[in-house]
Amino acid sequence: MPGAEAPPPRLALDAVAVRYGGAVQALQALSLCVQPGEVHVLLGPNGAGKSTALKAIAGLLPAEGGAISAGRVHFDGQVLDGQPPAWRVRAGLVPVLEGRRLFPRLSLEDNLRCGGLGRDASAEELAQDLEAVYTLFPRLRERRRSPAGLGSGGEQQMAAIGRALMARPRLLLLDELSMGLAARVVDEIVAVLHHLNTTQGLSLLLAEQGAGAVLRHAHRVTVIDRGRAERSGPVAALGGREALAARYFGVSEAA
Ligand SMILES: Nc1ncnc2c1ncn2[C@@H]1O[C@H](COP(=O)(O)OP(=O)(O)OP(=O)(O)O)[C@@H](O)[C@H]1O
Repeated sequence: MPGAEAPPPRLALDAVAVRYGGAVQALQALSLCVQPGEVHVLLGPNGAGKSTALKAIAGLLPAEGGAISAGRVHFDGQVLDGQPPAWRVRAGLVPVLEGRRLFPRLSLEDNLRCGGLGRDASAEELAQDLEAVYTLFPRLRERRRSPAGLGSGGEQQMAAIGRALMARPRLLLLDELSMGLAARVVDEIVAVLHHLNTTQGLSLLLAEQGAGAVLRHAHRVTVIDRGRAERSGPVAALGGREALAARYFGVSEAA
């Protein structure tokens, strides 16, 4: 339509710099965009700043002794300026952090329910969403009454993602989803994320260091090195999935 404005990106980082404790400069003028419905992967070596970028987006830096010292984060056209993590989750910006961070003594189902606590949703809506999580991850249904801490690594990662889905995300942030998991389990989780992306338009921003499988359905990649975006663009423009997997993961398993 002539004159119609393009919708804002789902997420935009505009020259974001982050410091920890005033001394460690973890990010320097990092800019990147995630469009609605996009799967965007952050690659880069250990300590490059990938987790820091996700924490800056989720509002989790203060808990780690870090802070944004320059630049801005925009989500769906709004500037995120000191809003607490729970506010961001309610806006649809939901993190699944490294380590999964479940409540180990609560049942898997109670952990999933925690994800819906901040929503203004009826009991029926929450029950439907819980059912949808069990349909995506059938083994969570089987284990729903067990303490989350007793689940396998794969079950815990599925529960962490399921809990995030209970918050009805518009953008899911996933840090090192493959950590400690067998390739088969990573494949299963990647397939579920792909399904959510293609059927619901869920946007995904994944930081990954271990598994080429996350590149399988990626649209764009940003390579971070020493806190800066070294390269950013569509997967094809950066050499394609196979070449990226071989270069950053030492494998050719993205296809
Ligand atoms: N809480 C913290 N306090 C001080 N420095 C930190 C903290 N967290 C991260 N850093 C430093 O910030 C830099 C970026 O770390 P970050 O964890 O974001 O990298 P990464 O790319 O996610 O790597 P990894 O996958 O190893 O976590 C590193 O120099 C790291 O040592």
